[in-house]
Amino acid sequence: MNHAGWAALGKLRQSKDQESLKPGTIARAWSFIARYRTRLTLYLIVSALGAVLTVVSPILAGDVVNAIVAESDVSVVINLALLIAAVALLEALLNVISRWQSASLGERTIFDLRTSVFDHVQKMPVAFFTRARTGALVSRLNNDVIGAQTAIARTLPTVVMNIVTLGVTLVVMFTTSWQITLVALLLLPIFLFPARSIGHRIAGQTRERATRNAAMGDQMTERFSAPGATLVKLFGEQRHESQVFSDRADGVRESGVRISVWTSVFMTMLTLVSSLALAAVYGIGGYQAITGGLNAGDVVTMALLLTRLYAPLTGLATARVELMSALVSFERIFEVLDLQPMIKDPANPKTIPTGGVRIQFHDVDFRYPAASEVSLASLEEVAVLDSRESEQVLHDLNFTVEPGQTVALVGSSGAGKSTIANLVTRLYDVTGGAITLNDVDLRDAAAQDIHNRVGMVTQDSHLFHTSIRENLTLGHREVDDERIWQILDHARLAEVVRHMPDGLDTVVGERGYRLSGGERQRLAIARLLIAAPEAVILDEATASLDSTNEAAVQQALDQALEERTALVIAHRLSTVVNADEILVIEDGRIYERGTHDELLAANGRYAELYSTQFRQQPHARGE
Ligand SMILES: Nc1ncnc2c1ncn2[C@@H]1O[C@H](COP(=O)(O)OP(=O)(O)OP(=O)(O)O)[C@@H](O)[C@H]1O
Repeated sequence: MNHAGWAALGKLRQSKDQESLKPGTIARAWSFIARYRTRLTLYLIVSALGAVLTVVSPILAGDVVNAIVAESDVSVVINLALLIAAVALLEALLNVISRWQSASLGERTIFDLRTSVFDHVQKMPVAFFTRARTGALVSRLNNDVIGAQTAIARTLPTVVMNIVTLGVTLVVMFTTSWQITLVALLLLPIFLFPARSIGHRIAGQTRERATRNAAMGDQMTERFSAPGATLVKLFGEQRHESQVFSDRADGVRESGVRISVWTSVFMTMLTLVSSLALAAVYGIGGYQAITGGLNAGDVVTMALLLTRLYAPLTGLATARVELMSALVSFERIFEVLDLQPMIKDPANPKTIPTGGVRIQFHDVDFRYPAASEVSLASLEEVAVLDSRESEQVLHDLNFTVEPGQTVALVGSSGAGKSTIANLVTRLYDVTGGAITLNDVDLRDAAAQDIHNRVGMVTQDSHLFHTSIRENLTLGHREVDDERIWQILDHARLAEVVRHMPDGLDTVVGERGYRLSGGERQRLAIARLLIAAPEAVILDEATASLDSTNEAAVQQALDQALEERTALVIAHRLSTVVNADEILVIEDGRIYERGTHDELLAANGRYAELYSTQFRQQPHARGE
């Protein structure tokens, strides 16, 4: 029996709880399978034929014995032997066809489910990704999809095959000798009852082992990463870490032994019950044969059929539970597919008028969505999602960034600056008021249109673990190398990339080529220059750079902001000094507004921020 079989046996007791599937799950799961109706029908027919064939060879074997006993012609025995060989060949052929069909059915369903979940999750708002655990989401795409595949590729056909095998075998056995068949069936509970409890134990140990294995894996991934290993070394934790690891490994060892022992007890029991039943066949059958109620061939047929009786019986005993757990997988996938994306394109989007972009905030209020609005409890690994509304983060914001202007946002940490930036690119929707681009409400425009017109450079300048070229041409794959080099030149990066081992093909990102902070920032700016949007939202990096890097980043930024509408979360002195307007944000409100000189003269919050945050920076004007 395979792993799923054990788990199913173990779960027989819990099956009641699992029956609380959401209504409609079965019909919906069926809709995924029904699209391959023809293939499925072919598969079931082939499986059923294969099942019928399993009783043919025992019958033929009985005929051989009868022919020998009756001292028939040699040709009869030879013909029967040839027939047995032909049946074996046919069985093998059907087996291959049925495996092929089941694999392709299962893989197709996996493909359909995977791609639909992936596409759907991509449509989710950023709020969803800030909440859901990546591990839980990936597991939906992997484990649950495979669970659902099991239902289609294995459980469903096995049920059909087992029913046919069992039916045909029992009919042949009953007609051959009902007394022997009855005894064989009566022996079954001796096996089945302890098998349940053993299955339960094995499933428990298997789960235990999986948990401990996962814990070992987590510990290794975390502790063997550069920051993790450094922490362990710095705090002299090696011995403690080794102890924790060896405790977990010991648990795995113990479960391993238990699983082996219980498995062998189960197998021994199965063999024992079969042998006892076989003894009954020989005893009762032999007695009947001698007293004339049965012939020798029938005894052989019965003995051979008996070996094919128990497997489908145990298979059917566990099938319902296996099917239930597969349906639970379907249900978990549907749960993700049913999550409605909060931010959707309108049915008839308005086009943002071409030309320079004017960004306007009209009485904008905002609060982050509650967990229950954007997420699933099971993806956050909590029982119930928090449905409390979060506090209002932005209050009554009114400002305009005219085409080509730069507006700088400054303020204390947590004031709401990044939130404002996220709203302009419609990563979230405002909860009050409106944001317009050239007088078109963001909610009336298509996402693609917004992203073509407004670019964003985030502080962390995230890079995918792929080549420089692919990182640079995100969303604009058509850009050729000549243009890329030109842009790299503007972003003061051409020299750096030229010296990389594979030039534009050098793999960067998480574990790739190491880039300095300044190079990363310039790469993010170059990415924006390639996209060439008319408006830019820029979250300036706070990390200070050495003066060479700083100058290069500044030059790249000058290029990026030139003639563009820019809303900048400013951390650089030069940005605030040159901004057309500075908005001082505190507690989600515009606290002060004006140019650098006006605000300094007012000697308010900005003047305070200036003396604490900006003044120490190089190139400060001589105030
Ligand atoms: N995803 C989120 N869900 C709920 N609340 C959030 C979320 N992101 C930010 N907040 C809250 O919104 C408020 C404004 O945060 P925001 O990141 O916009 O501030 P900020 O001015 O950009 O700060 P910093 O300069 O430190 O980056 C904070 O109180 C923060 O806790």
